Amino acid sequence: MNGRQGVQRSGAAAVQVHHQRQWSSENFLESSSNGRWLQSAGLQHLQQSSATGTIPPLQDYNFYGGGGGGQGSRMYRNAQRGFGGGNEFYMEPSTPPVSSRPSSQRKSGEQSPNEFSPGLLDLHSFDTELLPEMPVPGLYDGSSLFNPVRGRSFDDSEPHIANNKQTGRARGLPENNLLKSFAADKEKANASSVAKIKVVVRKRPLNKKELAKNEEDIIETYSNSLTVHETKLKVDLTEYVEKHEFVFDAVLNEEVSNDEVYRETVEPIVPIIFQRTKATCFAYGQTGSGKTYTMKPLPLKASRDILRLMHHTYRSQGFQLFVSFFEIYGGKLFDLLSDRKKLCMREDGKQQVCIVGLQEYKVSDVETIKELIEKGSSSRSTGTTGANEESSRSHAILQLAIKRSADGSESKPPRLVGKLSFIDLAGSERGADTTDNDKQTRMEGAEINKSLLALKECIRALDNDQGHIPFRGSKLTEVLRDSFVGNSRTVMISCISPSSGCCEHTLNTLRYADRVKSLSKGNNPKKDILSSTINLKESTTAPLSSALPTTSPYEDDTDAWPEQNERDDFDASEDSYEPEKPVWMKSGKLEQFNLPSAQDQLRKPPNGQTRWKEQPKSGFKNSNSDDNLNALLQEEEDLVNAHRKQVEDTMNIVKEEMNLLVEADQPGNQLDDYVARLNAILSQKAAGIMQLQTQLAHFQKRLKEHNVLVSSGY
Ligand SMILES: Nc1ncnc2c1ncn2[C@@H]1O[C@H](COP(=O)(O)OP(=O)(O)OP(=O)(O)O)[C@@H](O)[C@H]1O
Repeated sequence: MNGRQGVQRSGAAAVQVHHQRQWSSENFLESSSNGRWLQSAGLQHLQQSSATGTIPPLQDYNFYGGGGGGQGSRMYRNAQRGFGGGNEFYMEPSTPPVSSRPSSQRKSGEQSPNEFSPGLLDLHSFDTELLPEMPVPGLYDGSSLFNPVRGRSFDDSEPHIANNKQTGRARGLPENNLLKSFAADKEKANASSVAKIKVVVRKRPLNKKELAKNEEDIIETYSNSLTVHETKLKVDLTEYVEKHEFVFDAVLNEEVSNDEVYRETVEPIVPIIFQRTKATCFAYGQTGSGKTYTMKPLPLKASRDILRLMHHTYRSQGFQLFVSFFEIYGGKLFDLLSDRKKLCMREDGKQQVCIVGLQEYKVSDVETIKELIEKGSSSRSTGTTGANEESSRSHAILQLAIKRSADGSESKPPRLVGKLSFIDLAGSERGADTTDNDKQTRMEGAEINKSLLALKECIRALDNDQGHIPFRGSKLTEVLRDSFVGNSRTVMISCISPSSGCCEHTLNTLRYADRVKSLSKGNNPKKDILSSTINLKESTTAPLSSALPTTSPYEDDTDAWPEQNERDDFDASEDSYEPEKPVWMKSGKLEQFNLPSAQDQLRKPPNGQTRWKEQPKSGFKNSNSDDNLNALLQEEEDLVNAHRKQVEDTMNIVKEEMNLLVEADQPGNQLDDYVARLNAILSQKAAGIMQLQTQLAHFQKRLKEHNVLVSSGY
């Protein structure tokens, strides 16, 4: 979408919201109890009641159905799980969890529960600080790497898609980047060849439910780009297709296996974990888009490679591998390897985040890791939502930490050398799931929404070179802090559904991914300016029949990863995690592209009510600030929608409860309980609405900085 469209869309949203507020004012039910909570929430204007209390028809905000939800999807998912689709190692007969086996059955290298690393009971015992640099002889043992003792490939049972019309981009990859990486530089892992931020998109195949509904595959993929064909209706109700093009570091189509996903995403960063690097791989996307399917196999594959390096290349050098697994659920942390024990997050004097009480398991074989992952995954919070039968309701974080004592011996306590974190985020649209009717699910949705918004805010702050990065905005961003600052690497896998029914969510995911991608622009300005131009290129339209993808030509992987030009030497003083400026900010290379700012394109409208950008006079124009403004407007629109949903939810609850009250209002019945319950629910909703209003006010302030006025209703 181009800048102008973005602004106009937001404008429409703002107008709609204004209308919604009027409606709310006119229809909210009046009672002494709701008056109190409305006042406490600063929503006195909603107190005016209608005589009837009739709720007008609500707009269907979740029009697209969330993809993959419902009965058909459930059957498909169960069928998939039945033959091991995507959950490879879950299909094997599992040995009892480590902790439940007697010590005699444990393998060497495993610790008994009381031998486990104590976690962070003592803040200072937790080694978030990297071990100062010390020589690690690069004992490259070519023979061991080229004849690796490969464990069973857990991807063996992965279903392959019959349709062979496209060949996945990753198919052209060498057998093992790990080998390549070491072959290229036998002295040490080649950290500088790995991009600081890599954004990969993975498209899943159409599922049975989507096929049954004759939904079309609207995503056309090429080597590192894709086109979304969005069907729209003109005013005369004729259909046309709007194309949205995006370019990323890699685009993996529905034929790409989990093995290939691993080779494209995580494998290149494994060796640099031994070079005092913290790396994070996270999956982002709507419910049912394949995040868990994609993320589940990665830690095991990575630990297999890490152990191989430890046992061969870095043999006898005292490296140890630790595994921890926890989830962020409802803003709280739970240890998935320790009976969901509640954990606390603390910041030490150096602003390093410590997770107090997190159990870390020292591991030395793949089987044990597999059991731990299995154990942790089974403890995850999942449940049913309107959009997905088996939805992950939490952000799950699995960490592989490599440690070593200062002198390389096992006598001294080991300290952190590097860390690889895998984050399976909850569905990105959870906050918009209008069919979630129980309180618990709604609260989960609000929390997830908050953390994903906070993540966006952090990414934007980094992007804008802001001094303050709002990591504290959510537990998720506090945990992810490591990913974006210092000597870090980040791989984002954006999972998308190909279905026409998920178009809106897919576009949201791709826009989000595009924002993250812009963080890596400094690596190759030429390429990325081109990319963002393509991404924001004015959408083209064509008749529906001519625009839907047929077969996609396979293109060779000619696009190398962006060149890394940051320093790769580690500064020992850099352990306080002061946000490091992304590389392109330092280089200033982008400055040569003198593009018009958003302000240049704004003008004051005659009525002064709402100001929107004027369309560029000729040709396509693009700028970073234009891009920022659009993102900001998009964000505001998201918030406005979330706010509107909260108000609607509240109205529905009030309506339901009032009906109950009317039914219960019989002689002899005690109504106090009903009133108390209603009050409790309404107070909670009011708090949520207030929070959204605060966020919205913040966005409006920022929008005003861009000289954009928002509609007076908000
Ligand atoms: N690339 C793929 N190939 C085959 N099946 C897939 C693929 N991606 C996802 N699936 C299937 O689609 C279904 C939904 O995937 P998954 O559970 O990973 O979604 P999710 O994004 O994690 O959802 P949620 O956010 O609700 O947890 C599963 O049955 C999974 O097996």
